[in-house]
Amino acid sequence: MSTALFEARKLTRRFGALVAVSDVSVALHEGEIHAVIGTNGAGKSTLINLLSGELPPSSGEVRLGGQDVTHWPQPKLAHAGIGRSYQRNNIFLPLTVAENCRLAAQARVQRPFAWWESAQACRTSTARAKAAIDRAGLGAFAQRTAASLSHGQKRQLEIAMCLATEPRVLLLDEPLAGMGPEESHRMLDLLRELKTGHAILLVEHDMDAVFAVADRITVMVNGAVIATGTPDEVRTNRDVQAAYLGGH
Ligand SMILES: Nc1ncnc2c1ncn2[C@@H]1O[C@H](COP(=O)(O)OP(=O)(O)OP(=O)(O)O)[C@@H](O)[C@H]1O
Repeated sequence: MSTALFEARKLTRRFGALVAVSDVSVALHEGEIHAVIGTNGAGKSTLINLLSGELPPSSGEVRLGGQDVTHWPQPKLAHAGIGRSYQRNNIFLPLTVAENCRLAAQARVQRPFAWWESAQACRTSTARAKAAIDRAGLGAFAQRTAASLSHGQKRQLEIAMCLATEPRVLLLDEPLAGMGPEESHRMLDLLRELKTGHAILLVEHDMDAVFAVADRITVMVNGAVIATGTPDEVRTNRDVQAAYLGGH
């Protein structure tokens, strides 16, 4: 297998006496969707927060392209190509799809909201925003306000905003949450399409979706990894069946 693009090595995060993430190692490869599953409170969101630089680990290492980036702050990691989406909506409802994506792109090329800084930077942001909108399948909605989008389209917009920063790694926190079957289907197609050129970490509760789309799956229980493997390996793993899947 190729060298990992982005890696957690023995990451641990404590909140007081609670060990939310315990000695977790995960390797993400370009062209792959690596899902992280686990029951509520297993530590999945904390793991994403550690990987995106929003939380410092108590111990362990994060590596990007072989470089130790463990203590880099979130903006520096974003600039280096780590993109993430959130469980909560992170979009500006009164702005259009294009404006939301341009703001996200500007966060990468210049200071956000500094519209006056440079015409060239503005053109670059606009081009990146347009490419991201098209890739996320929202081309027909670019001039619509975010408020007028359906729930599923808002989740697509969050992905587009992430893509507008031109990341190499996508950390996606429950992109299917609240979606109906048709919207989920469209999102899964989008995720499959986004594998090209990206390494994707997917935290998702919808097991059918995870097993349909993931190349590798890591299973967490109480902060620790109990199994990692292909969907077939994980499905037939006795520890996973006992602890989590209930014979899925
Ligand atoms: N900022 C914090 N301070 C204290 N405890 C926290 C904090 N963030 C998370 N925790 C605790 O860490 C544990 C892991 O939480 P986390 O949100 O990472 O789990 P999760 O697997 O993402 O859960 P869910 O599937 O419900 O989103 C939980 O017991 C949670 O209460």
